[in-house]
Amino acid sequence: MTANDSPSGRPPGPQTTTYDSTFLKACRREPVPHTPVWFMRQAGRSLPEYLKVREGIPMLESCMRPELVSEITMQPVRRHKVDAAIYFSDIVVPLKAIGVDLDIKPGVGPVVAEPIRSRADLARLRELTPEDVWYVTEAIGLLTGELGETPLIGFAGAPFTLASYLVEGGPSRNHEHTKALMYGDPQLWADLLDRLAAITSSFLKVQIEAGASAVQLFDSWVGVLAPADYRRSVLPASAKVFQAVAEHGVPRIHFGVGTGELLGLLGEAGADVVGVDWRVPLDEAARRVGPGKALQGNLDPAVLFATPEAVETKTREVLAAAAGLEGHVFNLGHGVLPTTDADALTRLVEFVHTETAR
Ligand SMILES: Cc1c2[nH]c(c1CCC(=O)O)Cc1[nH]c(c(CCC(=O)O)c1C)Cc1[nH]c(c(CCC(=O)O)c1C)Cc1[nH]c(c(C)c1CCC(=O)O)C2
Repeated sequence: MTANDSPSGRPPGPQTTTYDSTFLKACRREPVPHTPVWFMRQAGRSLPEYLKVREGIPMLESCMRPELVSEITMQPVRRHKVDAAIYFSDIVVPLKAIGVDLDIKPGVGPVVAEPIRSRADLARLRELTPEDVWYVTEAIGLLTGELGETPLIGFAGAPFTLASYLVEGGPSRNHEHTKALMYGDPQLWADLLDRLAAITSSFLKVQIEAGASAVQLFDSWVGVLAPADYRRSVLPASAKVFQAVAEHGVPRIHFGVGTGELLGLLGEAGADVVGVDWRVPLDEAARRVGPGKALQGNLDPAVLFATPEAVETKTREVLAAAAGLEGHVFNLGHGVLPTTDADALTRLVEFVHTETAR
């Protein structure tokens, strides 16, 4: 039985609760009336209404204002009619909240004032309490009221990707300091990842307890690792995060870029849904991940710069590769690119909904 077959033959009817939403059903590999769609980075610079409300407010400050967070999270839901909202924040927000001196520089990304490279530096990573991120609880409270039946996805950065920013001091192409620590001082590396796993687990729990109905762990840069190194040096910490939130029973999504060789391990770490970038077709990704997990993805975000006809052709290819999956959540293979035409995104949501209506 796949998500494409309806066991009861019940015609698609109006949704009644968040639990019954197409997004959560697809995550649970249950039959859905159409394939649900959301986009990583759906809130942000591709939307004129985002640029307007963000005017003059630095990125990190905007993440700490509950009403602004709620408004920005709602914008893509209103405009594109996506099937899920993703909480507006950034992966470095919990690090900032425990006192790490960092900033998000426009056009660059997170920059850390003093990189973490020694055992003494570890002391700067204390545990996160719900009070540290009171604005998250407050913003999600506002959001669950506004969203109605549309589910909210909470998220956090995975230990490896957070470590990469902390150890390098900012974005990195080669991750040389991160790998130097991982290969050169395995015990310090393991302790660093364990601390980050604890912070990430607490941050996800805050979001779930406030009302998030799914969570995504972003291990964006983990594709730079070979499978054996991932299994030995990263998987145990990410597995702790998935285990820590297991009791809440919400779907757990695991995503990274360039992870074709790691897809099986990303599932093994404890995810219910594995996010796939555009480099591996979804049918092949399903073989690599194995049974019992849904997949999310995987249109190349750059395709949205092509003609509407080309977008439809490439989208049909993604949907054809997904036809036999146990559960499919349509998404891009990575985040929406900042200069993407917002109308192209709205059309894409509608196209996927119509093409997959059953
Ligand atoms: C690696 C990573 C970061 N942040 C994030 C990741 C993992 C996702 C991925 O792989 O893309 C996660 C993130 N960051 C942001 C979201 C919002 C929710 C969403 O709509 O998906 C999410 C899920 C907002 C943001 N985070 C950031 C912006 C842009 C800041 C702005 O609008 O001024 C937004 C909307 C800043 C940021 N923060 C980070 C980068 C690389 C950048 C871009 C720097 C730039 O090009 O200016 C670190």
